[in-house]
Amino acid sequence: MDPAITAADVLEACGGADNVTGNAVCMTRLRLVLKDPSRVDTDRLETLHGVLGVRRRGASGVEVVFGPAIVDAIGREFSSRTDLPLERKTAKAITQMTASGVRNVDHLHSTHRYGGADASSAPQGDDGLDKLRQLLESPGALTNDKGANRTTTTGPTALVLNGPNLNLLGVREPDIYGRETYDDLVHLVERAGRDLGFSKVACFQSNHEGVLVDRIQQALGTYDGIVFNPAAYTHTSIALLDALKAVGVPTVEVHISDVPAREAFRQVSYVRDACIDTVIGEGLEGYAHALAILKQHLDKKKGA
Ligand SMILES: O=C1C[C@@](O)(C(=O)O)C[C@@H](O)[C@@H]1O
Repeated sequence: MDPAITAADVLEACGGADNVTGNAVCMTRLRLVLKDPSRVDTDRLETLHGVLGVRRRGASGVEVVFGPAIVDAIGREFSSRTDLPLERKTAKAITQMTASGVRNVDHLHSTHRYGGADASSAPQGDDGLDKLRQLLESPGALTNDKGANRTTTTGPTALVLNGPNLNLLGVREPDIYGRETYDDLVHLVERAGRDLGFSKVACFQSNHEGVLVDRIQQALGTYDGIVFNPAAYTHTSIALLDALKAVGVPTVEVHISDVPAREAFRQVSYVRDACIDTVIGEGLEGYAHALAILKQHLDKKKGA
């Protein structure tokens, strides 16, 4: 993908340079502020090569998700085409924006709010109940093994492991975890894995602690690294900590919500001790960030 061509296409779909008043990048997204948001062609944006997703933010913001491997190059290209400085938003700044409510406004495609101790949440109305029913009735819903997705022939392999209730993403407390589903997460992970140069990324979800222990054990000799959201077991499971320590497969812990801003009982992570890093409060894109950290670690290890 040529960042110059993609940036030009994005700019055109956003109504041209005179419609853009702010240009920033975070770990995975181009964050734009627009004079007239009605001039943004969201359908076109979503089909552009390299674009993983599009979100409206507030009255005048649009975020275009690219993944960590290319977002910076796109931001620089965008900056030179709009004559606007490129701001770089850190994960901390985004967490602060989230905490101060900047995210909690008008979203066109999906309501996508993460974290916050005060977030009230429940599946909304009939639509939420229908989605919940569909998720529970879908085959493999309770042990959602999406199998291995071969991306390229070289490069390391990763297992993306998800714990209890994450199969219900999309209907589960959407004010905290957003409206994207577990399938959306699998697609995001597959794309990020491909962009980052993994040869294989497999997703697996289970509601059962012992099944997760088994998967961690099976990862030894099968996968080069693990991205792990142990969900509620984060705060309780010595068995998962022991399994990670036993196999010694490099693992990045990830949490969708801003766990430090939530209840006291969520402030402990047993698994953290066995992880090389932790990504918190970045929504589903946090998994792409975690894969990027893992890839960097594995590349360094290979070069060492
Ligand atoms: O199930 C989850 C999800 C979570 O791990 C997250 O991704 O934000 C946070 C946990 O406290 C919670 O039990």
